[in-house]
Amino acid sequence: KRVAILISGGGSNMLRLVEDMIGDHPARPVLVASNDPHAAGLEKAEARGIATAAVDHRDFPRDRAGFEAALLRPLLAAKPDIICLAGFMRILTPEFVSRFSGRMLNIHPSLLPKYQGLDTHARAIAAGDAEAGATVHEVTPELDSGPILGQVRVPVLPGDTPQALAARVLEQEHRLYPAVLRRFAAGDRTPLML
Ligand SMILES: N[C@@H]1O[C@H](COP(=O)(O)O)[C@@H](O)[C@H]1O
Repeated sequence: KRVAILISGGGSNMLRLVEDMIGDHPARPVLVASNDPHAAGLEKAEARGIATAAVDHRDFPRDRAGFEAALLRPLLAAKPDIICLAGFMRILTPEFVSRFSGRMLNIHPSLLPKYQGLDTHARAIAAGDAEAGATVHEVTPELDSGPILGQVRVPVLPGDTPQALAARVLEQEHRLYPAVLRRFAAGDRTPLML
């Protein structure tokens, strides 16, 4: 299977996916693309010999369709079977999402359906939750709402700051996303609970 990965920033999840797609893994990375030409993750992908592309969303002010049409060019040229959103911070239109229906995944730093959207760790702490975590789900037109493919839980510790909790969750994201992608690429969509 051919996998394209969309990122916006450092790309630590992207790296874990790429590093896992070796040997008997049923998939291979064919493209890493970003909405920010300065995303540090692009250089990391290039250093591993993976094709990259950047389409700056700032070149398309108030023009989502224009941005997505530009992003589709390198994406379709790479002929991906699966698309992984990994720290990709642009909301995609229903038209774009439905084009890749059933084969686009996202990782979200909360135990969905709790805390869709942003600031998930601060919200979990403010609510006094004992647990937090991350979710890999299929992407559907409704934000952070598609079928869950995997989840991992971490404790919320006394005195936790959102940054400390985010770091603890990110470490587990790096285990969860590769494990889920390996199953998904092999045709297994049963949820994985780590
Ligand atoms: N969507 C969220 O953005 C962060 C990105 O991290 P990275 O993969 O770019 O390091 C991760 O916590 C991910 O869940």
